[in-house]
Amino acid sequence: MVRGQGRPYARDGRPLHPDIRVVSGDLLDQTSLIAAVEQSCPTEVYNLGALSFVPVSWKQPTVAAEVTGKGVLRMLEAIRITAGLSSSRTTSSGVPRFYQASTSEMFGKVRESPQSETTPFHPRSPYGVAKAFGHYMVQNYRESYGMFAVSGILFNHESPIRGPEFVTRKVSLGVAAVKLGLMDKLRLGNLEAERDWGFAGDYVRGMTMMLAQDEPEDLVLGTGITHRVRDLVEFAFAHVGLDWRDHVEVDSRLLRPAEVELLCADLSRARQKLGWKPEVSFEELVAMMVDSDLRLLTDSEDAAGEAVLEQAGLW
Ligand SMILES: Nc1nc2c(ncn2[C@@H]2O[C@H](COP(=O)(O)OP(=O)(O)O[C@H]3O[C@H](CO)[C@@H](O)[C@H](O)[C@@H]3O)[C@@H](O)[C@H]2O)c(=O)[nH]1
Repeated sequence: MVRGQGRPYARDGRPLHPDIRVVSGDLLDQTSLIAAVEQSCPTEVYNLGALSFVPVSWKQPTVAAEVTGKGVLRMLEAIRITAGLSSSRTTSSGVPRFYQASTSEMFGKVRESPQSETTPFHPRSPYGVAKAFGHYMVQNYRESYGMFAVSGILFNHESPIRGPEFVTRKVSLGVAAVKLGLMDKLRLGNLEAERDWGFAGDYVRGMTMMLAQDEPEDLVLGTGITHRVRDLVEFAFAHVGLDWRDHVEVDSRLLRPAEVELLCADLSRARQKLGWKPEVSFEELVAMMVDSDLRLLTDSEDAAGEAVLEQAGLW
């Protein structure tokens, strides 16, 4: 996405005013990326494109490498070629600033907790490996060509428009469907995995702040608070007055070949450098998502509601 004016995401997660949008498939095509940068003359480029659902990356590891990994390199090349940069000695004024969506998945089998900018990577999926490739490429282009290119190492960020295959949305949709009598059981995988979940809108604010710095620097953005999937489920069902133990079943087919068991951000550097901190709590986030899905399933035609539940694997 190339940024427009003002805050790019509203509180409900709707994108606002992007000048141009490059979809993930375009990351496979160097020529179209160069044309997009040439035609739009952006001042800032945010690469949020990826094959981002971790389980699919085991099924399609080469696609993950091409889009999520090499796609970053193609985007960097599009900026470098368009700007005519050949070494760090060429001037980089007028060159668009570049933001890369790096991820806490790169920490994988974590070496320490909480995880900061200096924690070593140990990715546990083809997705995590591809993201680590992109992360190091950004660092490399910054050092080789003097580009203002940064990676935000973002922990899980969610909203009511999260894809229904991800666990927060699968749970909010499942809770809403159970509450409305559309289904009785929600099947999940590993209930013990711990994640640092925050509201996507807070993270987008952090991304824009990273590109407004005087000097480029990679930063961790997260809440510093973790919850288990089990806690997420318990809180979401309790929000509508139900007991999760009556409605949740573990399905071993949803377990991953290798799991990232624990993620927890050390956000002290981002606080210090940007003055950034999340504004929406975990409890507010889950309540926001469950309420939104209750409205969605109540208001939508039967077929539309069934389609979104089907996408989440719930129908
Ligand atoms: N999706 C899913 N996850 C489940 C389920 N049951 C348990 N989980 C567990 O819930 C955790 C979170 O899974 P996801 O919501 O799919 O997200 P993720 O794998 O942590 O990856 C997300 O966050 C990353 C940042 O850390 C992003 O980089 C990535 O693209 C994605 O948005 C994982 O430990 C997963 O095993 C289920 O039925 N579905």
